[in-house]
Amino acid sequence: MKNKGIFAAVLNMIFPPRCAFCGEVILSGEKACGKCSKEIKTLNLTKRMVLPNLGKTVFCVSPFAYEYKIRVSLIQFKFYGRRDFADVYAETMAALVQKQFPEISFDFLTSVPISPKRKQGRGYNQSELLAKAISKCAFLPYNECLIKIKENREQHKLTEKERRTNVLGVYQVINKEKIAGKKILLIDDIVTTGATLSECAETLYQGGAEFVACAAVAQVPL
Ligand SMILES: O=P(O)(O)OC[C@H]1O[C@@H](O)[C@H](O)[C@@H]1O
Repeated sequence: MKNKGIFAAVLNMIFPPRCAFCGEVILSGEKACGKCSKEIKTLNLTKRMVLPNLGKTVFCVSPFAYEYKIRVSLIQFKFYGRRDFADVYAETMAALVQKQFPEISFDFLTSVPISPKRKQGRGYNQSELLAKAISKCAFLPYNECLIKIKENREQHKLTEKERRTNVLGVYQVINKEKIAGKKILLIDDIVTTGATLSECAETLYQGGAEFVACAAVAQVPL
């Protein structure tokens, strides 16, 4: 136990905790530096999506716009191994979900899946990390419900029109019994056109979910 504490202190000296938004050294336990905490305002962005086949409306809430420091931070989180940033975003997201969906008692959270090949390359699914971090803050269970059954192109490299067709039919429910009649909170890192979340939400509804709402760290202003 004592050794564990010493090890943590040494590690802290070699790799001091840094602000997730600007890289400044911060105190252990802090999530962002004073400057970024003041500068980065929590927004209340809502994206309304209409599911192409079912015609149902699904909402996605996000505390940030995908710009400036948030964009830099999310790139680090998604492509450069900063798995720890999930905890930085989670609290704010959990609070926003509670504020925006106060009447919904979600049964569990799930996340947008990535393909096994992409997960192997990156080492993790950033949306799964986020959902698991939010699950701890919101005291809600996490369930893996969807898998990706096709290796499609990366959404962020496509035009708005291409994004819509790129995701069609790429997701599948793992176990319909698990989601039947459930109220599910679906998590992703970024929402741009909403094509990814719409396709996942529609797959969940078609698999028997009763209600689906979404949350993403940031929305790309289109
Ligand atoms: O499908 P839209 O909303 O256009 O794009 C957002 C998706 O594109 C990916 O890079 C993000 O990780 C997210 O899954």
